Amino acid sequence: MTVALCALSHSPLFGIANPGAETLAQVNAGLDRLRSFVRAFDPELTIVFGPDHFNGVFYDMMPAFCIGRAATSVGDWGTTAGPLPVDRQAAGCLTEAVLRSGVDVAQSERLHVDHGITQPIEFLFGKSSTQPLVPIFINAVGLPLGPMQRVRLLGEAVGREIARWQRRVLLVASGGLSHDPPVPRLAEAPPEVAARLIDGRNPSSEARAIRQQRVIEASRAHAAGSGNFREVNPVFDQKTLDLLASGDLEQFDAWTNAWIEAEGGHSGHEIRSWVAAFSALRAAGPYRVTDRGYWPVREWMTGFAMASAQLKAHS
Ligand SMILES: O=C(O)/C=C/c1cccc(O)c1O
Ligand SMILES: [Fe+2]
Repeated sequence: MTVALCALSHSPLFGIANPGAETLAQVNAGLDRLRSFVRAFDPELTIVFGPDHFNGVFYDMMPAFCIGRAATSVGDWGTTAGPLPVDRQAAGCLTEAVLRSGVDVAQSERLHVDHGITQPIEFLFGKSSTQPLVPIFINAVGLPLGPMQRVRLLGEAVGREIARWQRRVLLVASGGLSHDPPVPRLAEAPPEVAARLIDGRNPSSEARAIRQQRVIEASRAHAAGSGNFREVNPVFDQKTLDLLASGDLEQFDAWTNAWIEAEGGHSGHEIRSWVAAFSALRAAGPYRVTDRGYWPVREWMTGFAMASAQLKAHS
């Protein structure tokens, strides 16, 4: 067994909104380093922990966590649409292991995933990769959410299982750190938006384009200093990255959802993907963070971070 980890933020505004030449060059250099790290590790399987944004998973059946035994990309924001190369057998073993551990993970035979899962795959492996995957949906926008401890326990169960395998497994975490983009919330949604949050699968291309245009306009307003969106919070983001690097992941158990939202914005809950992936790595052995980058990017409406980590035993 050997396990490694890459964690990175996603933003659909990447490639659409310009964060300035210097930031873009630094982020691209960071992504190049992550790709080199992945090439050197040469994974036989990649497990991606990521959220959805009411493009693939809806309130008609909103699980806290769901492992895909088969998955399809909805193709939002220019990502490649269609079936993903899921390792069905590995996904099934992981579901059983997580359930045995006492965490009630759901399993899907057709998990619909959006840029929350597909953007990091495309960043790391290219647009039509055949890299065997297991996608693990971590609910971060469909309130209410359970306590952070459950996220850590989910990750630990995954990590204990893969530590038994004779395979090189790459763990990928996908999520912004602090951010508050215009992802709708059921409690405040007018009826037509609420209907879409409950069962909005397969929108027309026009409906998807209208929704995406709203996000682009919001990002323009935010970058120009208008609009009513929360600022990125670099203090929260560095605290998150420091704690992940320390390995003292139990500390996240005390982070309440109300506090995360107050400090990290409504989409700050996407740090759940990072906590799950780092918990999985730690369950496979003590680790060290080998690379780390962070940029608060208003144009992408997120604190954009990336990190790689490996087991100390394999350093
Ligand atoms: O509108 C969406 O589907 C999501 C937008 C978004 C914007 C910025 C950062 C993120 O993590 C997002 O998901
Ligand atoms: Fe997101």
